[in-house]
Amino acid sequence: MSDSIIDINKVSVSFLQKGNRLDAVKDVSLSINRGDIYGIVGYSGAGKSTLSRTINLLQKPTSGTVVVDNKTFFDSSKSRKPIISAKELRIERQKIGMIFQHFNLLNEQTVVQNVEFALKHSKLKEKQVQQRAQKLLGLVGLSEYANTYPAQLSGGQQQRVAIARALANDPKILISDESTSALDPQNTNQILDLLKHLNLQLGLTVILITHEIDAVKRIANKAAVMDAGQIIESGSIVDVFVHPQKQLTKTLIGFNEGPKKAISILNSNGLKLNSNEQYIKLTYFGNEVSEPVVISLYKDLDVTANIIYSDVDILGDTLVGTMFIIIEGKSENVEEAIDYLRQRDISIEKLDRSEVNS
Ligand SMILES: Nc1ncnc2c1ncn2[C@@H]1O[C@H](COP(=O)(O)OP(=O)(O)OP(=O)(O)O)[C@@H](O)[C@H]1O
Repeated sequence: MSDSIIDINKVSVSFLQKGNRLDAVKDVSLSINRGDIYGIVGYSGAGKSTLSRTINLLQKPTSGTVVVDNKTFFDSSKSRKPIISAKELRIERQKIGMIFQHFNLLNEQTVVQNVEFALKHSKLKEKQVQQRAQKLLGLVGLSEYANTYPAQLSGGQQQRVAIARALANDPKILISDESTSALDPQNTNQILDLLKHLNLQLGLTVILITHEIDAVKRIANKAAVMDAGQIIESGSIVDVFVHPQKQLTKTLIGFNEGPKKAISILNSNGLKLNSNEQYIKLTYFGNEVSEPVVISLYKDLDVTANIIYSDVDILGDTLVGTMFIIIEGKSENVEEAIDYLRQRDISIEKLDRSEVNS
């Protein structure tokens, strides 16, 4: 059995819009491992929702293959229809829960009835359905709201009901399509933390479709960036957020905000760089605080180091620090200082003097 739970290979989806062909998803290949929280990010219209809907064949691909939990759902080289029967697909779809920006709750039904509704076609007896619904409400922290109505709950609480309902049939995968986009920051974080908790507690694989970068940073371990129907970049969140390759990714994650702040601090202080000064960006990981390392540059290496701007980001469980500094000294000492930093697993990027002096 492979480690991956979702294998999408060369999937394309085309629509006809007013007589014109629109390629919403273009030749996308994506592999998601069991237990991943996989963020799929991109601007509106990039194709994120369409791609996610191919996973349970709510959207049939125009071409490509879709394999979920080692079962081939779709393979355009064999048929233009799903490979598995309609009955099998219905069963397999229960392994894939979905939540959306809109909670889609039944407003005339109580919270617990909303969850029970998802178990209507299960083989459980009435008593078991009630017990399961109560258990699910406990899992999402809503036990005491079982007999209230959706309208009496906050947006965050309503999304919890939707999550409990999505988990009713014990899915292995949960697709969250912009599930926090309508929520305030506090409720957003609570829902994200709940998804992370469910991921850890149940081993649930979560696909987090969002345009909210902070959501991905908070809980995902991997991310893919979509643009115009294609995945332009993917990898661990550290890869994508610390070493973005594509300009769109850099814009999306605000990668150039740090350098811009550093330059504006330098400019507002009227600082120019001399030839004996090197402007560098340090990136360090983990809880190691890089300030003592910078201090040792003074003590041991006969250079001075001025910290212009520093920032700390948390990517999942990884702390990532960035620091913009100017090292001043004889050129051989500056180079020695840079080597010294590199040996300490600090990533170093020499920045162009002209950026400051322009
Ligand atoms: N059923 C459909 N028929 C025709 N065009 C569609 C259909 N579904 C999506 N599209 C088009 O496909 C493109 C991608 O849409 P999609 O919803 O997948 O993007 P998205 O990245 O999820 O953006 P958003 O967050 O705005 O939904 C858009 O241009 C959209 O108009």
